[in-house]
Amino acid sequence: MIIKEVTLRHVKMKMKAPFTTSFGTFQDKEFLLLEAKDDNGMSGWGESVAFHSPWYNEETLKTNWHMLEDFIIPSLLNKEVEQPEEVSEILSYIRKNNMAKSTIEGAVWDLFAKRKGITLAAALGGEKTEIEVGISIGIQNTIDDLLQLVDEYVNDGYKRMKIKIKPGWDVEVMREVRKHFPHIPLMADANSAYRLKDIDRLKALDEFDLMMIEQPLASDDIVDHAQLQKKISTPICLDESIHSYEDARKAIELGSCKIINIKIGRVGGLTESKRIHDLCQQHGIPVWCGGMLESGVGRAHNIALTTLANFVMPGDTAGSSRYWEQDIIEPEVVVKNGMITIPDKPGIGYEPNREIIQQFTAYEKSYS
Ligand SMILES: O=C(O)CCC(=O)C1=CC=C[C@@H](O)[C@@H]1C(=O)O
Ligand SMILES: [Mg+2]
Repeated sequence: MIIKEVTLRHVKMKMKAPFTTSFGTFQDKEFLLLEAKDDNGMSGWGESVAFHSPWYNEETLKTNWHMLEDFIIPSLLNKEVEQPEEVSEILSYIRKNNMAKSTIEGAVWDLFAKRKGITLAAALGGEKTEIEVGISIGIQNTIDDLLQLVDEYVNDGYKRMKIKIKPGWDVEVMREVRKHFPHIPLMADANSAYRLKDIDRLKALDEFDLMMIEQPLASDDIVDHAQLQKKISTPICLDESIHSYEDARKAIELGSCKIINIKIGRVGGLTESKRIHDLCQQHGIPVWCGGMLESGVGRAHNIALTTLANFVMPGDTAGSSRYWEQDIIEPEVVVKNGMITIPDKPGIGYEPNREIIQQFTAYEKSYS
């Protein structure tokens, strides 16, 4: 397979509702969409999950554009690539910049599967024909607003509720949610809003039988998380702390977590995601697929990855209509009773809608 042309698009989409985490709130989503065309004119698609500002990690939309334009695309254009796994190797000379690397690696995986006439799920070795999905609920203005949203999503059939927490919006909030919804699968995501000194607050969450608490401490830590896990019964799930297979190996060895949230962009692509999945499977560590408020292209990659056997917990892969007035793929991602049926078309299985993409594209550039 040879990539003859790459088109990078800076896409702007308006979210249906603002999304607030312990870092802040955002309403609009700007992201990079990458289309890689092969020598037959067939296209593979990838999406960068880097945000406009470096609050989630050190990457941004602009750093991604720079890395893709000046290093990553030139490393892959007109180069024979037999297997998509080779992309990580070819790009291994570049330090970090995982989201930038993942953007084109995902497109190569999509192109590879399309050329073989198989689904991306099959290319990755996934066997599920449908996946369970959960939903992530941002920090709300009032507890009543939150309870209303939880009620709505429980009625939609979502298999797990993820509630964002931070100091001052945590114990009391989870107590109210548990009081109104005593049996729903419930978890908290702290996005590194706590420190070891907050141990008492975090221990108080043990009362609510949570599935996990996601990333309570610093985004580059696995040592304090190991200390914390010894002191609380709620399983710790790591998100921001896990950037690679090696990070996962060390976190498992130290006992820093009992669950890992795999995000394709955060770890540098689908190949690394598979490696982490396999490592966790060997160590009895369940994984699930996190979300980064992706459009339908990135969402399609998440869905395909989640078909792997050790993705045993519902991920943050809600339907298109949860985020967008109009998504950029056809058909849109639809959730029925908390389940998504895996598309059986080759590659990502959803067709990017060029007309809509053009409407939402603020700027584009092609490289050949
Ligand atoms: O895409 C979704 O629906 C989940 C979004 C979500 O929960 C997050 C996106 C990005 C950073 C965080 O705030 C949070 C997460 O940590 O998973
Ligand atoms: Mg998280």
